[in-house]
Order: sequence, then C-alpha cells, then structure tokens
Amino acid sequence: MTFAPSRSSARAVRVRTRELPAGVDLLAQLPSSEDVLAWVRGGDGLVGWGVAAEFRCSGPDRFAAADAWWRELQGSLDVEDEVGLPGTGAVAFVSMAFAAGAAESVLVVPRVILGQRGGRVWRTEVGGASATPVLPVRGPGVVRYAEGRHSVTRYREAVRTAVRRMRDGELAKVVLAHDLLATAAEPFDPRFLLAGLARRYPSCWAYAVAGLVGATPELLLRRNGSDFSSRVLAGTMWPRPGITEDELAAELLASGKNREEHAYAVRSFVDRLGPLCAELDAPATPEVLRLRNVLHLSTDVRGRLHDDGSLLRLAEAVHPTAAVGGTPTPDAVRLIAELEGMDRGRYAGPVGWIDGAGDGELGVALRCAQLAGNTARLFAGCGIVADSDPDTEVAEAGAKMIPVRDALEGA
Ligand SMILES: C=C(O[C@@H]1C=C(C(=O)O)C=C[C@H]1O)C(=O)O
Repeated sequence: MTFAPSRSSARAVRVRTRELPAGVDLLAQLPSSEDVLAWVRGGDGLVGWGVAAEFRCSGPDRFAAADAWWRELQGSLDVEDEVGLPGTGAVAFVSMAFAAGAAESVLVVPRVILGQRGGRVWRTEVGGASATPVLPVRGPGVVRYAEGRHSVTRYREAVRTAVRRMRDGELAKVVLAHDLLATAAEPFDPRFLLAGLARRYPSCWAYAVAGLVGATPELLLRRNGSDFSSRVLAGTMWPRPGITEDELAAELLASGKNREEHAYAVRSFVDRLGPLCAELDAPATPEVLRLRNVLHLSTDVRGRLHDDGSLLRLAEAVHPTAAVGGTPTPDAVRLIAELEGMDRGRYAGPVGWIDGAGDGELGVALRCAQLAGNTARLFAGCGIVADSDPDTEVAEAGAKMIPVRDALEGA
C-alpha cells in the first residue's frame, strides 16, 4: 500500500467535493496520458487523474484485502462533500485480476476526480490538487498486429479440446480467450482509445485503470445503498452480409446454443447473489443488446440486498460469472488455466469504482487492451459449450476485438 504524502502527513487527508456548472465532456478533461482513470457511459460517470493513494494485491484473498484497505483508508480522510451523490467524496478506481494467481489487482484513488450524473457535475480533490500540465491527445500512428501469448492457432485447438471434454461430460460451459499484440510507432495514449470507444459504443462503459482500457457492455454489479443491478451478457452473433440486424436479433433469440450459454451465465449470478438478497428480479427471457460489432443476449437483473457487504465483497461473491468463467465455476477456472496458457491479468475481472459508502459500479473488463508504452495487448473470449464450433469461436473472438482495434487505429 502506498499513500502519496500530503504536505502534513500527520493530519487527515483533505477530500473536497464541489459542484460545478452542468454540461461537461468528462473524457476531454483528462489533462495528460499519465495516470488516466475513467468510467464513463453516455457522457455520465467519473474520470480521475494523479495518484493520491494506490493499493495492489493478488491471490485468492484479493477482494478481502482490497476491501480492508479501502475501509481503513476512510479513517484517514477528512471529507467535505457538498454534493452527496454516489461517486462524490473520495473514490477508488478498481481493476481486479481475473484469477487468484500472481496477476495484480489495482485500486487507485486519484488526486482529482470529475463526475457527472443526471445533469449534475462535481470535482473532488484529494490531498490538495497540484497543477497538472495539459498535453494534447496524440494518435499512435500506424498500428501493426502480431500473435499474442495465446495464438489464434492454439486458441482454435483449445476450443476443440474443450468441446471434446464437454462431450465427455467433464463440464457444461467454459469461456476461453486469446490475446493479440498491437504495436505502434508512438506510445498509445489512453485518452485516444477512450474517446474512440466512447464515441462508437455509447451504451458501453468506457474505462481505464492502470493501463487497462476498454469499453464493456457488461455490468457485473452496481450498488446504491441496498439496491443493486447487473447486466448479464452471454450468447453472441455478429453481422453477416445479406442479413438485417432485425433478422440477426431474431436468429440469436431463437438459437438454442446461445440461449444455453446465456442461461448458465444468469444462473451463476442468481445462485451466488441470491442468498445475499431480500429481493431479486431476473426476467425469464433475455433481450438482445445491439452493438456495432456484435449482438448479445442480455438480462438485466435487479433487486435489494439484505446483506450490507460492500461492493467489493459482493463482486467477490459473483466473480467469475459463467459469462467469463463457466459452469461449474471451479472446473471452468481450472480448464481456463490449463488450456489458455496465458495469464488473463485483469481482463475479464471486475473493473469500475467504489466510493466511501461502499457504493459504486463494477463492470466486467471486456473489449479491452492492456497498454504499455507503444504496445497494447488485446483480449477476447467466447463461451464454449458441447456443440461449439472452433472456427466460429475464432471468428466471434475476432468480432469482439473490433472495437479496440478501430479505436487504436483511430478508424
Ligand atoms: C468473454 C467475452 O465476452 C463474454 C462472452 C460472451 C459470449 O460468449 O457470447 C458474450 C459477452 C460476454 O459476457 C469477451 O468479450 O472477451
């Protein structure tokens, strides 16, 4: 754990939230490509920059460790919040590792947070903001692609193996992913990627935490007091020549394979959150979520918690859902480690923000790239069931990488 020193470290750290005039383009306010933090959907959300405090952890207890750190930190803050909405006061941006292995989870409390929700805008400063130089957003130039650590050929083979093992009755569903390496002439600026994603995918949550940048259509959990909501996705089709979007949506709804994949995902969420709820409403029939690159089966689940667990502990209870893990979860997680042969890092882990009251929003870190200088590592995966076809899954993973590829290239 690190806490960047405030000028008088013996005293509490000052956190001040002030209201600003309405109507701000949050992403356009990020002053530089350093320490970019974001969670923005359709113009609303939070952006942050600078590091007031940071915590990293790994392993099976990562959610508990992150939660304990965040709770303890509250005791050292002197908060004056004139707005009083979820996301005002001190906020930590969160990006949790997918697996219990060595990959690090990261929580960052920015020095400056700008928020917008329902026509209200606020600015929070933590520990007194220092002036940050404003540097223009720059594109990366020509982008070239190469196989990642888990090549497409090996991915196809992994899907084939998984299908065989499912036909043998070992498990019902597993979500397998692969990566792709992008290299550019210039360093990737997270703001460039965020702006491109937010423009083309306004119904997704565009996020950036510690170099993991993406736009996810999937909401793991939103907590607001005792209310929660979630958007569970699983089951995918993508545009083909000669077929309209309405025809594709009807085909997706009628697809037994996709409905099965979707049902596993909803069931895993409901089974694990159910015991913590006073009320839980999960519609029996999914809807179709239409994005530019793909269509997904989608179920919005909502309800009321009777447990007062923080968002991080609730996320621990539901992660990984069968949208990114599989069914049964322990078998799927083992098979992912065996067949993927790469560490997912924070891809497919919970990503978003929490506030001092334990409220916040965590999405599933999909449609993303891990940026490092002039390289970007893209990830995408697909739910595999006993009647999956390896070539189709390769094409589906390719369709899921389109948003990040387009945004990296400035297309
Ligand atoms: C795993 C990913 O997406 C997940 C898998 C889906 C599927 O298998 O149909 C659909 C949406 C997501 O829940 C990904 O985008 O990498």
